[in-house]
Amino acid sequence: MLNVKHLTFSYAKTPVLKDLSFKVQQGEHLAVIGESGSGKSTLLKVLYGEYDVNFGNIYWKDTEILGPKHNLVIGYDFMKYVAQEFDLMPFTSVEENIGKFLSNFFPKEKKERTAELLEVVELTAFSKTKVKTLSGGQKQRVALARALAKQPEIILLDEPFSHIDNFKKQTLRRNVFKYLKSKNITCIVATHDKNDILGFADNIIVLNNNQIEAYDTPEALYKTPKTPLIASFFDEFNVIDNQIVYAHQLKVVEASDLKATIITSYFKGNFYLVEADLNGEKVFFESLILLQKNQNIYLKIEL
Ligand SMILES: Nc1ncnc2c1ncn2[C@@H]1O[C@H](COP(=O)(O)OP(=O)(O)OP(=O)(O)O)[C@@H](O)[C@H]1O
Repeated sequence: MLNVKHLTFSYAKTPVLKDLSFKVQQGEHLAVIGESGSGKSTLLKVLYGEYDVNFGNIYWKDTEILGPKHNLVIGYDFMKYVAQEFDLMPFTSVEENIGKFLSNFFPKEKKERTAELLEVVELTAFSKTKVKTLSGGQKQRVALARALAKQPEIILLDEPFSHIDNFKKQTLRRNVFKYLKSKNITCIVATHDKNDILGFADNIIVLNNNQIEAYDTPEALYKTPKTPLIASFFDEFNVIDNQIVYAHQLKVVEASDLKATIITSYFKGNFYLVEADLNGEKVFFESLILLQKNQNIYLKIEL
């Protein structure tokens, strides 16, 4: 278990992380979300031991994670960290990069392990390709595979699929998260993408104003978002009568007290996201049919 107690950290005078406490169980998938600059990457780096904390402690089981003041070499064998900027060996092949930390004394095992990981990140066809000739997304996949090579107990992933195109993203995400669960590897993922979370994460930490604004399951946070910040992470939403109402919870009905005028519609695949004027305020709702500009409609909240 990872146990973070009263963690406070600052680069300069003002803290970026203020008094954070949380636990992550073995095999758990924890997502960290928050606006840009809220400290997600910083938290992962501090958990990895890249910086010394100002106050508080971090334990993985019985080992205290300590920063550079205490360790000549940053990091621990049981923990891997995949940063947003990946530090690969450009002039060597994909398979050599993945196998870099695997022992040459066991060539058969090394080969099998590398082949298994190439499959997880769907790069088998590129095993002999030099990393410098790969795209950003392919490099990100090599970095992921390399972090998994020595089977860490805990892995910290910073925006792990940010460079990967939409065609590959869905399957790759499923492969990687399924693999981590099957090996009981704890993972902490900093992300901007709700698709990295829904269906995968066990718990979410929301960082805001240097603190943990919320900690709960994805389902609880999605269904009852306590703040607009949390709702905005998941979907388009409105605040009507001080209540957070997702766009899909606002329905067009024959008659109601909520009379609105259509401003514009955005095609979203299996529905239109409609922007309308409700008593001088903009509201968003979903419609299966295309509604005309300036058309008057009535809306009802259905939570
Ligand atoms: N090396 C550094 N030195 C000084 N300040 C830093 C450093 N790295 C980050 N910061 C500051 O710390 C704060 C948190 O940054 P961090 O990168 O952790 O946020 P983030 O939530 O990961 O953002 P993003 O979603 O944009 O990646 C920001 O105000 C940033 O400017």
